[in-house]
Amino acid sequence: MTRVLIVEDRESLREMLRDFLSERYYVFDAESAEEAEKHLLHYPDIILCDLKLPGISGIEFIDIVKERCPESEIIIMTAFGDIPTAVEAMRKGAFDFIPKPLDLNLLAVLIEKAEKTIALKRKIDNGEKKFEVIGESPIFKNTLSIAKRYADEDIPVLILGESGSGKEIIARYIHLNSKRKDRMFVPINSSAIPASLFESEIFGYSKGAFTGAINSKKGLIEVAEGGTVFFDEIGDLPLNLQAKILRLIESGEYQRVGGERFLKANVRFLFATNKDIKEMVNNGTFREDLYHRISAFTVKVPPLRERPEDIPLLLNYFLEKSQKGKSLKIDKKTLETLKKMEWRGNVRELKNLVEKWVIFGEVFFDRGISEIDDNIRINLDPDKTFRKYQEDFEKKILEFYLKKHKGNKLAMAKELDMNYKTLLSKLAKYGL
Ligand SMILES: Nc1ncnc2c1ncn2[C@@H]1O[C@H](COP(=O)(O)OP(=O)(O)OP(=O)(O)O)[C@@H](O)[C@H]1O
Repeated sequence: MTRVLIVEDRESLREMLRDFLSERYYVFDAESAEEAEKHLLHYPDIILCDLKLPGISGIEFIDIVKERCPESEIIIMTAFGDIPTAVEAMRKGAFDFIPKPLDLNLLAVLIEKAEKTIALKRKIDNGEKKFEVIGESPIFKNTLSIAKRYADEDIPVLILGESGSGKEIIARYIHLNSKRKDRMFVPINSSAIPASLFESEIFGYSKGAFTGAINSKKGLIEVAEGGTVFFDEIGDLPLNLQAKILRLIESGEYQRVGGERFLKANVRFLFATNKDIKEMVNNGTFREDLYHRISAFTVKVPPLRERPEDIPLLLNYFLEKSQKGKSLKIDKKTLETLKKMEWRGNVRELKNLVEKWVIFGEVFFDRGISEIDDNIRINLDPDKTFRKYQEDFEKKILEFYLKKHKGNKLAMAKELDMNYKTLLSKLAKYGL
């Protein structure tokens, strides 16, 4: 049963909410953020929190929740017109906000939406736990055997390969074959964290380190304690941050932002890049000392075009994972074409292609129009971009429905559950 925590200082409103929600949810409540903090031990799924509270405010409480119960979703209740603060709450990670006086129908909808989001996140988490590395080609097997050899030693490893070739998969494989396998694997996308936040994200900060640091916060290095930290896209890290990472790997010591004590990291470091960082050293955009420190042991992940034998295996694997029992036949000719493609986006491109295939299939199944299967075929072409595939598909679908409804665009829009104006502009785009 979904657990909902209500944080509201007005008793009458708190009681009304409790009555309203108790029918469907396991509800507990608190009249202040201080009191609510104690309830965090029970890991509420959804927190319905007033913005203006005595003592710790709703905004400050979001930070506490994000640190202690990062899986919970927070819906903020705000006085009518206080949109800027509500926006700030969203920026801090609140799920949504609802103005007061409360519209209970809207509240029910928001809670359902939050429930769905939580369910989806858990499904993804669980899905990730079922870890499989697919590939039987000699060249890929060789990559795996090198990775396995390095896994046992607690050494930094640099994983090289084109975008989407499976560098993160190899990093997880190393972690899962190492003695740290029962501890966390923490991937850090070096280019996705803004430089200004990088230090506090990686090393954490202590209370009062800067305005807004009302509590101390663990950095990702501390979160990964005992496990493996994987710095992805290390080639995108700015020079000043490269110096900090070098110090961290060399001494294992670091300080939280605003902290006095030195902390000792007990983690294994893995790195990956799709850039030629040796060349970056030559042109001065990557530190030479860091390069030498991380590149003594490297694993190269071959691009997909160099191992076409793996394509059918990967195709079956992704199909099985995503099509939920619906069959999608791939004829020999199509398979041969797939094997000859360049796959600049590597395994990720193949995975995306399969997902789109299945999704389009599902649209047809949902509408119960099996005849459409015979009308729409994918013509695979090595030179076609993914966008072009999508456009071809769209055009074919529109042609089919246009014919079916004998040109009646209103009826067509209705059946496709599509905005009429969007339909008109799409028809014009494809000259239909
Ligand atoms: N051998 C494999 N077996 C199963 N799935 C794979 C394999 N290789 C890659 N994938 C899947 O393909 C996608 C891309 O892989 P991954 O993220 O590891 O690539 P990457 O090289 O780290 O990409 P980027 O350079 O963009 O960081 C992921 O969804 C991953 O699960």
